[in-house]
Amino acid sequence: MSATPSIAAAPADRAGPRLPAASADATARPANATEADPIARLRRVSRTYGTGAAAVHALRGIDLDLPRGAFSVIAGPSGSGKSTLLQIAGALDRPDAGGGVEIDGVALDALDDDARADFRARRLGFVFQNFNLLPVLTALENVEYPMQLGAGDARSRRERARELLAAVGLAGKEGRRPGELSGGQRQRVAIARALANSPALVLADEPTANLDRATGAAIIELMRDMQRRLGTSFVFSSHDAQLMGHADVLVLLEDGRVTAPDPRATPAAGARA
Ligand SMILES: Nc1ncnc2c1ncn2[C@@H]1O[C@H](COP(=O)(O)OP(=O)(O)OP(=O)(O)O)[C@@H](O)[C@H]1O
Repeated sequence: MSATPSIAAAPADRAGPRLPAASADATARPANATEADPIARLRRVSRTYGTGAAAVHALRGIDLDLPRGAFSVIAGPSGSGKSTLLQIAGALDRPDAGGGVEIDGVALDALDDDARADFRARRLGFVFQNFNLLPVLTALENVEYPMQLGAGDARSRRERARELLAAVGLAGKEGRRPGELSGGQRQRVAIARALANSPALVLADEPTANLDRATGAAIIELMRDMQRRLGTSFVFSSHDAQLMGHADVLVLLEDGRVTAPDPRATPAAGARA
């Protein structure tokens, strides 16, 4: 991945999403998808809440490619459509008719509800602003939990959960429940959990919104570090300028549309080291 930030608006490709190649597992990367393909490809994605006079056009025909292995930030003012976009990219919501989303080459609209749930669980990692940890489980158990779907045995799952907790700076705190951890520590557990199944893409919706500035900065550094170490593709929504400074790719949203190019992507603004 180039260190130079770039706006991620896709070329005006009107061909629509490609169909995935036949695969035994509908949620696996199709055989014809390559490492060079974007991790996320959105075409003509609109989302309208409500109808008639009450209709809210949260997204208005988004065409977007997010590169593989990048730290991408979706930025924009409140109400610009950031969460809606992440929900659609995360198979938690569907675009209006006519729009399509591919994640790691898998066309989400081709999946039924069960397959979408399977895709979310196996191929995606989520970090939420409210952490969404299971309060009765320890930090270790929270990280182990999503791995139950995988092939590994209980011992290897436990070992991986320990390694992930150590990697996010929580060695020695494996036995604590979320209520016994600070907000920043909870978000570290959530990051470890999001990475547990080696996802194709981690989606984080305002991951620092409930943290003080210093803790938020540390969490961003951690996510950036994990993204670099693991090469996992990350995408965040944020209106936090601190996060934008870390972006490989910055997508600016306004009123449901991708707006003018990121000024840092132009040579005049100077490439970021
Ligand atoms: N379930 C819903 N029903 C109706 N309108 C909705 C719903 N969810 C979002 N909206 C509206 O869609 C628009 C985009 O909302 P969205 O939450 O995607 O924006 P956002 O950029 O993430 O905002 P914020 O930064 O405040 O979280 C807003 O006008 C919002 O009020």
